[in-house]
Amino acid sequence: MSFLNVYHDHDPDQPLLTTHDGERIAAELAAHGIRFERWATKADLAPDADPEVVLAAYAEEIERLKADNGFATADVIGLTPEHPDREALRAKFLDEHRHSEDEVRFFVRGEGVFYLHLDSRVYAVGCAQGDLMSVPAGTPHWFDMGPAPHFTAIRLFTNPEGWVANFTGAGIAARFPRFEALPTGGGESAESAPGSLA
Ligand SMILES: CSCCC(=O)/C(O)=C/O
Ligand SMILES: [Fe+2]
Ligand code: NI
Repeated sequence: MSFLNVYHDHDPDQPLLTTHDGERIAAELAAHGIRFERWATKADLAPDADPEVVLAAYAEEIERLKADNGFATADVIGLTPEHPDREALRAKFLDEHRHSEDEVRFFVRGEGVFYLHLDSRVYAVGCAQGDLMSVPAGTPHWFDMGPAPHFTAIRLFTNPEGWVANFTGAGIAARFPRFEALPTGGGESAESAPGSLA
């Protein structure tokens, strides 16, 4: 299930906001120039479909994203809980980093959490099947797929080299709740959606 937890970046214990409301998530993120949308997924796609099959199934959507946003390439990242390299792959995205290009990810199946460090706040965005999310170039962020990853995501790149990260060296990611302590991973999910955070 999609969710948003917003924290002060010095207080990882007490979220300022927790919501599962897709429109509220989209609105909070849009205020920072971040795109969050829920798209229809293809029911006839097998969970273990090859990357070429996934790209073919979403060819129309990918072409539209390329045409509208200038992306050059798309690839597919998919992990199952049995993946032999799951720990190394989880670790690859777990430290705060930036990209010099806009990042757009579409979750074909499964779940993962993006953490965006925006000014003095951390936005933990739980993405689920059908969610499309952007991370604008230069935004400090990290991603947690959890200890037993299960997701397939389409990634779009303007850089034909694909995924290039510039790590910030900050230890902030280690202080925030991991995937397994958040709603996607079975953690607490009480709704608290008071007024604007601004
Ligand atoms: C959900 S796609 C895998 C993570 C990724 O590509 C990225 O850039 C994380 O920061
Ligand atoms: Fe990233
Ligand atoms: Ni700070």
